[in-house]
Amino acid sequence: MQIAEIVERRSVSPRRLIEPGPNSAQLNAIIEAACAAPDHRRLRPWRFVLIRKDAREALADLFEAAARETHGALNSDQVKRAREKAENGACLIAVVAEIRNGIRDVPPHEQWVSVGAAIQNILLAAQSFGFGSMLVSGDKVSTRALSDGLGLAPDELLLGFVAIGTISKQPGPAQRPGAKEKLSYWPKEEKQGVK
Ligand SMILES: Cc1cc2nc3c(=O)[nH]c(=O)nc-3n(C[C@H](O)[C@H](O)[C@H](O)COP(=O)(O)O)c2cc1C
Repeated sequence: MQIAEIVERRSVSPRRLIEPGPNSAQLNAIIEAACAAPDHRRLRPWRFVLIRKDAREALADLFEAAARETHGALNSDQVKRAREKAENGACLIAVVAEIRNGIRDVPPHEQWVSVGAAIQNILLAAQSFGFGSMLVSGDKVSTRALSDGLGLAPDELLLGFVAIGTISKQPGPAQRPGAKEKLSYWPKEEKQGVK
């Protein structure tokens, strides 16, 4: 992978990630890339759940239940919007984190960094196969409806979903900070004459 591909990578809305998605060999390679994330003390604080293609209706039921749990009674438009998100993305992978307290040398924030790095590896691996992808979450991910429905253990958290598929409409270029804004030097100025 060339650095320009990393810099120019764009997230693509799951609505625009159509079939075909990754085949099973590509999917395995993508998950192996995720498992190559930096991971202090090999805690493996992440796992991934592929939503089967024939389970999208069942996922829509969970999304609807999650919306009811968060917002109470829903009108028909809200039901439609909650459910249709389950249809998007040729391939949909739930990202599950298990963040443990009290691990020597590995506070929770380090474990979250590992989860994030695993996700970035997924996005880049998907891109290397020519697919688009996007990480999405929303308030539904912290509902009981979704964590129970997807079979998470009590100490696991649903971080979100990575959608992967063939890009039906290319996004424009990204507005991103450059090195000038995000890179500084310490000490700020080189002292003249000091070696
Ligand atoms: C943890 C996490 C959750 C996110 N959830 C959403 C989401 O639910 N909806 C959304 O539009 N973008 C979400 N994003 C942002 C997109 O994944 C993406 O990073 C953003 O649109 C920037 O696009 P780019 O990757 O092309 O720079 C999330 C990002 C992170 C890190």
